[in-house]
Amino acid sequence: MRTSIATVSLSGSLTEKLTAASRAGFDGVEIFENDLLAAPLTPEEIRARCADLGLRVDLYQPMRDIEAVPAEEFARNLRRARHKFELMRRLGADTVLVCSSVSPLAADDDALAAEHLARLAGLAEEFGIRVAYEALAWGRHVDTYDHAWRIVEAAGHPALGTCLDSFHILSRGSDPKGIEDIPGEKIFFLQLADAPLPAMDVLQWSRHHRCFPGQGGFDVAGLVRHVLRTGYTGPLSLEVFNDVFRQAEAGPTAVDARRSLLVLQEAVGTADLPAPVVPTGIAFAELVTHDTEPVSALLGALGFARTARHRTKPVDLWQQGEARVLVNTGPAVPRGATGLAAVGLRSPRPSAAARRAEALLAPVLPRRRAPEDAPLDAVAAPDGTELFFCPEPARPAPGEQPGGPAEPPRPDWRADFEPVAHGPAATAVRRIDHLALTQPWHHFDEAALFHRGVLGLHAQESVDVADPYGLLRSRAVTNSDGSVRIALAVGAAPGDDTGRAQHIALATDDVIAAARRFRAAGGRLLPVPANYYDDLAARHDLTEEELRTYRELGILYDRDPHGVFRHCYTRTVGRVFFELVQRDGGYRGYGAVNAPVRLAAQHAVRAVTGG
Ligand SMILES: O=C(O)c1ccc(O)c(O)c1
Ligand SMILES: [Mg+2]
Repeated sequence: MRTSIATVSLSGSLTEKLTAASRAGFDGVEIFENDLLAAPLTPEEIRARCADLGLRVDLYQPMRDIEAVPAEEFARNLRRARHKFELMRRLGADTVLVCSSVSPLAADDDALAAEHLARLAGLAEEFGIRVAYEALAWGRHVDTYDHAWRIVEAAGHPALGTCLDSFHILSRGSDPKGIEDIPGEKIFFLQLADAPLPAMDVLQWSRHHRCFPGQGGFDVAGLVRHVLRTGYTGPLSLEVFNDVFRQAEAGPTAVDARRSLLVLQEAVGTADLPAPVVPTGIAFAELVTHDTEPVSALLGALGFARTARHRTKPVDLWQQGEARVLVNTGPAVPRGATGLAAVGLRSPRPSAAARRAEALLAPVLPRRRAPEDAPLDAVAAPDGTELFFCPEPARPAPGEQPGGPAEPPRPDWRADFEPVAHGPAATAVRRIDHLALTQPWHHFDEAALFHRGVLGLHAQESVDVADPYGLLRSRAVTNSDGSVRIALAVGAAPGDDTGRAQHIALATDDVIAAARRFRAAGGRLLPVPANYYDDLAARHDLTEEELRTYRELGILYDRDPHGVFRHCYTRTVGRVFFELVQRDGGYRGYGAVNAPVRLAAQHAVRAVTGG
């Protein structure tokens, strides 16, 4: 199906918006009147620009407060419409959107509305233009799609049809099944947007919080299935009013938008993408740093041993149990900028995983970072983190891996590393429990959609966590057995520093022993205020002994219906810190209740040490 995007969904000048839509592979655009009014280009120049970019002008919009108004007002509206139709002819647009009236002058009179819309359509027809009537969720008298359709049907004019907008339909809680009663050729346009639940005032909700399908809580794919059953052949067009997208760079937003539509089209069966290959574990996490000493000291105190060095590059492999951390001192990172740059994901079919990522517009990275390296498929996540698909011997994971051809065996990435003499690693840490990756503030929804759509991970509900100087949002994406857990986080605003920290959480069977071991080896744990433990004593039935131990080590505690979670934190180096976590009895969360205390403690340490 053809795809389209409303210029209101992207930031920048009209030219920037058109360029971004074209580069991301859209077939057409809805041009918003304000974008045209503000553009220095003539309508003919805009038309030519669209043609050069391979974009059709699918819709011009909006016209407002047209129907069911007093006669003299309607006469003025027709004069205004004639102007717009002339403009549309110059622009090469053949469909205009008319929103249901919000004017206090409008009468609650369907017959009058139908008569006015038929007369408008009659005028439009002279210009070869079609009128698509859309019910705004806050329309004065017409606020549901079925009401708008009844009026269009009553008007009975061939140049008049309806425009369906998933936001207005789903925000009102209307049943989209009724869409199937509309003949497909009378659906002149389809606008798609998702939005977070729960509802707020519907106008504010629509104008500021729409998002691309798959990023909110609506069943947009379900709605599209109903529309497709009508025989609708027009484009799937994204119309997303969103404060963040208005500020973010248009290029990446347009790519995010296209990816959202591709995932939606796959769900409704109109796009054929390579099936997801869900990762089965975390092979490694890679830090880049120039502060080798503090990083080595931290890893050493945590019980990791430096077991191997890359044959040709300044990259060390540190290992303990199944937890592997690469420390890369190669790239030109500024001092103090220690960060998590790459993640190795174990994949039963790495090439297929990379093909899906590529089909979903993820930048594919060169397979070899150097000629002598083992070839590894890798793509970049929206935040720039490099994701490597590391081959693993195929093992059946029922229900998770859609069957696909086995791929020829590949050398293990570890073959690039030469063992070095080392003492024994500790046995406290078993594996990486989760990674917390902070996203640039305007890419949070995109990141969740990326991990879900590209990697086939499940996205959990997002949680808001209070920080002393802002708010942190966090959303976990996981595979079904929890062997891959990534917590995506974002600060509330651009430049929010707490939102920039990243961490590696290490799974242990005994967090108390692991914390003691770390301290005995010279490591410093994040101190937690006494008030926290007074509160913990009040909330949970813990022994004095337990509480004393937690207090001494800075161990935080949580419980869910499945089990118990105990965790503590190291100090931060650059942007990165480590967490030691013990999950008992199938606890599923990440200790979000404790995050405000942890964030405050990190602020306090930073205020004292400056780092
Ligand atoms: O918020 C609005 O006014 C508005 C305008 C045009 C649309 O297509 C729409 O869905 C909303
Ligand atoms: Mg709309």
